[in-house]
Amino acid sequence: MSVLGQILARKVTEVAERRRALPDAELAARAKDAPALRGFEAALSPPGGPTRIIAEVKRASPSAGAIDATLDAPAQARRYAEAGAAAISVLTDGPGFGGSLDDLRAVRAAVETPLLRKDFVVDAYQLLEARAAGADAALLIVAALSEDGLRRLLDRCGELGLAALVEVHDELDADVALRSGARIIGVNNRNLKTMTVNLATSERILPLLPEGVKGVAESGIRTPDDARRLRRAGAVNLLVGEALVRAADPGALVRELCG
Ligand SMILES: O=C(O)c1ccccc1NCC(=O)[C@H](O)[C@H](O)COP(=O)(O)O
Repeated sequence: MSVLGQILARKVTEVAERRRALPDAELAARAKDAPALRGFEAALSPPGGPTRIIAEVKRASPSAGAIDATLDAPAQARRYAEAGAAAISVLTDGPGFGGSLDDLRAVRAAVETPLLRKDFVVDAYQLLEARAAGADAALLIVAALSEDGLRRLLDRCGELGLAALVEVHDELDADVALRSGARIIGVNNRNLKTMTVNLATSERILPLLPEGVKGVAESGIRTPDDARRLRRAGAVNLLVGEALVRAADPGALVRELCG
């Protein structure tokens, strides 16, 4: 089974366990009491706008293994926010990425910046969790969902006020995302079958997005040269994880990536 297939199978089990411990109605009551939403979509650059960074809190990954197992999520988020990151992505998957919903809650309390819950959403329950923990947006991965499933989750995001970053890996995914009404599309440069990254994926797909849709280049962006290369292909929003966590001065790298 592919890495993504294994993660998705685990997610189904994990969600069932959490639902037993906290049923939907109780979680929904918590989500209703969640603090005010911050504008994730508005924080991103429109086509042709200035470069904006979605900076990620990432302790580990299937491709890299441990990046920084002891990373202090709120302290890292503060570094990003102070450097002017437009939004912060918090990985909440435990086994693969060393993250948790507690990280999301801690980051929410530490910064005013809009937050993305970065996880593998297979069930609307995870959207309620995201809202209750203080996220302003959730990641939806086309390759992880049926087209109907994607539409249902997009609708649920709308009901909860969450923005949806819809992740695509190729032109077919992008068609599905657009047909489903995605307003923010992330092009992931990481091939989830081989785990290799290729910035040419963003260069190829971002220019195909229509004007009203905000595009994001995701993964494998390490240096200001990478940012400049993507910029030439029209990428204005860059989601960056590992390079920022490994950077001696993450704030300086956020600023340099903005050019
Ligand atoms: O990062 C991985 O190894 C990975 C493996 C399988 C599924 C998803 C994975 N990453 C999630 C992400 O989308 C990245 O964390 C994000 O785009 C930042 O990427 P990077 O800047 O290369 O850390």
